[in-house]
Amino acid sequence: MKNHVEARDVVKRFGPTTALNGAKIAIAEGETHALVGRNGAGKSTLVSILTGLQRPDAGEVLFSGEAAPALADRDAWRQRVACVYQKPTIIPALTVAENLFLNRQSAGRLINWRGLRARARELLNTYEVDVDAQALAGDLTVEQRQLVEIARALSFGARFIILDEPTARLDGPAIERLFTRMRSLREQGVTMMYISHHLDEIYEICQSVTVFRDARHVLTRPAADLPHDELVAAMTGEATTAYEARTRTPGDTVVLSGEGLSLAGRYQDVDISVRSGEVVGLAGSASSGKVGLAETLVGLRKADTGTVTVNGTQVRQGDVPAAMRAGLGFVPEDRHHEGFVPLLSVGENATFPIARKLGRYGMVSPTRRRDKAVEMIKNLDIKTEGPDQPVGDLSGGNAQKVVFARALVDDPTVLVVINPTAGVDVKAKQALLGAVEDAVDRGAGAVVVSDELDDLRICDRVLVMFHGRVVQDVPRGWADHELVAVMEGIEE
Ligand SMILES: Nc1ncnc2c1ncn2[C@@H]1O[C@H](COP(=O)(O)OP(=O)(O)OP(=O)(O)O)[C@@H](O)[C@H]1O
Repeated sequence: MKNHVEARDVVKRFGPTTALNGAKIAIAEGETHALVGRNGAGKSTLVSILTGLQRPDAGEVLFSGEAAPALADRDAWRQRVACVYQKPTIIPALTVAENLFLNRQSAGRLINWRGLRARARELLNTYEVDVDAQALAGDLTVEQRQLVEIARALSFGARFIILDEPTARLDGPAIERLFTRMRSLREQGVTMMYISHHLDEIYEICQSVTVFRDARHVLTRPAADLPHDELVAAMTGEATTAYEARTRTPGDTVVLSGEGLSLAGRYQDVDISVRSGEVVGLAGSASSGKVGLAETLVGLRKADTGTVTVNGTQVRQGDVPAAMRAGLGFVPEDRHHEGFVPLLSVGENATFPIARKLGRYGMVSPTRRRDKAVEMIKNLDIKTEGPDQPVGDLSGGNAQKVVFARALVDDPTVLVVINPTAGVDVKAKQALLGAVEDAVDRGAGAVVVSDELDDLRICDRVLVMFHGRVVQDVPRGWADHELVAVMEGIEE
C-alpha cells in the first residue's frame, strides 16, 4: 500500500531538549495508525511538524510521496492535514458557521451572512453533524466541537486527520460514537493518525501502531501482531506490571463533608462525607453532575443550597483559597484554565500553595522553593529541564504532573482530584495513583472523580451519580461491567 504520510529522520530541538531525534513514521493510505509513547516522547512535537506549525531542524515530511508545502502556505497545509486536539481550536465567541468559514471568505468582499449560514448548514448535513450552525461554538459540548472540527477539516479537502487524545474528555457513550464515526471515515478512505494513552482504544480502532521512546522511533507493527505487554515494554523500555491498589482501614474522623448540596441544572440533594484514610470515588456519565459536585467541594463553584466542611471548618462556597487554607489540595478538570500558569516555572507552579509558608512575612525563599520543587519533580518523575522551566513548555502529561504536585505539596488533609490521570502515560499513571494512596496512608481523605475504571479501583467505595443524584454507593470489589452498568443507568 502507498504511504499517504511520511516523516523521515526528523530532528527538533528546543534549547537543551531534543524533542525528536531522527524520528520517523510512515502511515499507509486509508489506515488508522496509532502513535504512542510516554509523556514527553515527542508525539505532539511530531504533530506540530506534520501539520506545518513548526519546521523540523532536520528531516522531511511527505504527503503522497511529495514534499510538504512551504510553512507559510497555510491553505496548502489545510488541504492536506487537520488535527483535532484535546484543546479546542475553534473560537468560542463565534458561531459554528463563522468557525467553519473562518479564513475562507474571499478577500476584499463583504461577508454574505445569510449565504454563509446556509453553506454551513449544508456542510454540516454533508458530514452528518447534528449541530446548529448558529450556535455559539463556546456552547458546544466537547463531542460536538470535535465533530465540527472534523467536518471543517474534510471540507478543506484534507484526507488525513490527526486525532490527538480525542477521548480524554469524553464519556463512554461519546467515545463509542466517535469510534463509529472514525470507522465510517476510514471506509470513505480517510487516513488517520490516532494518539492516546488508552491502549485498549488503540487495539479497538487502529490497524497499525508506531511507538516513540525518548524522541526516537522504536517500532511500527500491525496492532494485531503486537501483544499489550510488548507494547507497554516498547513504550517504557522495561517490563511493567499492573498497578495493585492497596487495602486500608479508614479512620473515624470525617475530613470532608457536603450536606444538602443542590445546584440547579447540575446536581440535587447530595450528601457526601469522606473520612481520614479513605478514598471515595465519584463516577457517572458526562451529565451525571459529578464534576460540578467536585468543583463545589473545592470552591470553584457555589451550590444553591447546602454546606461544605473541610477539616472541621465550614468554608465559604466559591472561595478556593479558603478551602485550601482549611487543608484542601485539588486537581481541577481543566488544567489549562485552573491548573497552572503556563508562563510561570515548574517550581513556582508546583509550590504555589506553600508560598506563604516557605519564608517569613509572606516572602518566599527561592532556595527553599527550589528544594521543594526538585523533590516534587523527582517524586512524580516530571520530565523537565528543571524547576525554572516554564510549565507551558512541558508536554501535556508532564504539565498534568505539575498540577498534581501543586495539589500534594502542602500535605493536604483533603485531596480532591478530577480526572487525575488525563493525558498521562501508563507508567506515570501508576505513580500518580500511588501518590494519592501515599497521601491517604498519611491520614488524608481523598475524592477521586474519574471516568477511568483504573483510577476508581483505588477507591474504598464509589458513589455513582446519575442525572444529578447519587444513585449508589458501591463498595470496593466491583466488576467492571457492574460499575459501568450503574454509571449508564442500566439495571442489571
Ligand atoms: N515549546 C517548547 N519549548 C521547550 N520544550 C518543549 C517545547 N515543546 C515541547 N518541548 C519538549 O519536548 C519534549 C517532547 O514533548 P511532546 O509534547 O512532543 O511530548 P508528547 O509525547 O506529546 O507527550 P505527552 O504524552 O505528555 O503529550 C518534552 O520534553 C517537552 O518538554
